[in-house]
Amino acid sequence: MRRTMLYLPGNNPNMLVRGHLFGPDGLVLDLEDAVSVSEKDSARVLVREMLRQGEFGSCEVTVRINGVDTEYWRDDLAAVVPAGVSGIRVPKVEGPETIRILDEELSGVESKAGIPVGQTKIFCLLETALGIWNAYDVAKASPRVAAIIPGGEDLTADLRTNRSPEGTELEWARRMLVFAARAAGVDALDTVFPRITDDEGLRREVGFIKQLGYDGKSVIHPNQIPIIHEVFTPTEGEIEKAKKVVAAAKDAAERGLGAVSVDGRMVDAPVVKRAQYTLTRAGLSEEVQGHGC
Ligand SMILES: CC(=O)SCCNC(=O)CCNC(=O)[C@H](O)C(C)(C)COP(=O)(O)OP(=O)(O)OC[C@H]1O[C@@H](n2cnc3c(N)ncnc32)[C@H](O)[C@@H]1OP(=O)(O)O
Ligand SMILES: O=C([O-])CC(=O)C(=O)O
Ligand SMILES: [Mg+2]
Repeated sequence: MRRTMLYLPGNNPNMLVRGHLFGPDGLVLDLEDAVSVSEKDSARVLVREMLRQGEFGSCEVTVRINGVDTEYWRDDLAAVVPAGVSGIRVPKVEGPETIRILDEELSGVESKAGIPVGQTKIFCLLETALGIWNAYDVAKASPRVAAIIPGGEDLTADLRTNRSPEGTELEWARRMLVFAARAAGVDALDTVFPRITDDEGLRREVGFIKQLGYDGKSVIHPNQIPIIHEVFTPTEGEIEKAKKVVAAAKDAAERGLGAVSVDGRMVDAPVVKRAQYTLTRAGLSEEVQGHGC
């Protein structure tokens, strides 16, 4: 699951060491915008050493490198990939060509380090109007692409607006991105929520992006993690309903029926698919398999 991916500034040893203790699903050790130009080199060394020696629990560990239009990105890759990462988060991706360049560079670094070529995943941040426009092509540019992510802070700057509490300015980009992700078969992960003390605002935003179909969200502060997990975790009622649907579908299949009714609602293949997804989200994938679906 990728419900929460917590950013850890690459120049902050305290946060790098403690980040996983807050229980996010993933970590993003950041070498880009959380690190000033004067600290790019020292942060890269610190992040490399953390990857070599640090403890990250069960988190999926990724590193946000500097953009491919900077002088840093090749050094970033050369330092962090051999040290051990699940994936690379790439900022400000605007088209498939960037992913192809990155793919090639990654293959070189992996093969030199004795890592299976193709193992390192790519998480693409789309943070300009052009990047959002090209979302599907970016997501399809390499089998390494695991997710596409809107970068709301940079995107609103590019759109010449700002982030409102309602998120009106990001609505189209968020919808576009989730369609592109689903069409390409990759995850859709949402941008950060910048107001770190506004718990109700965060809860509203997470409810909205979950309803759009997102798999999770980028996180900047540990306090945001339990709220996001809570919204993404199915309630007892939802789980019971999903179990009933899956059981009814199994029974219907055995009796050679397509659609049946459960508690006054038609149940057919798409309803079963959604119920299975709810059970997977609840960590009950065995129930899904157990019912032979
Ligand atoms: C637009 C973008 O690109 S976003 C991605 C790049 N930005 C980042 O990575 C920023 C990540 N977040 C942060 O640096 C911080 O949360 C800030 C600067 C926003 C706020 O930091 P603070 O004012 O220190 O917050 P606060 O005082 O509430 O922190 C409480 C504790 O949580 C820790 N903490 C806060 N954020 C994080 C984090 N992202 N990861 C791990 N620990 C954190 C603090 O170190 C502090 O620990 P302490 O009690 O041992 O001192
Ligand atoms: O949402 C993110 O991942 C952070 C970011 O870079 C942005 O918003 O510009
Ligand atoms: Mg950004």
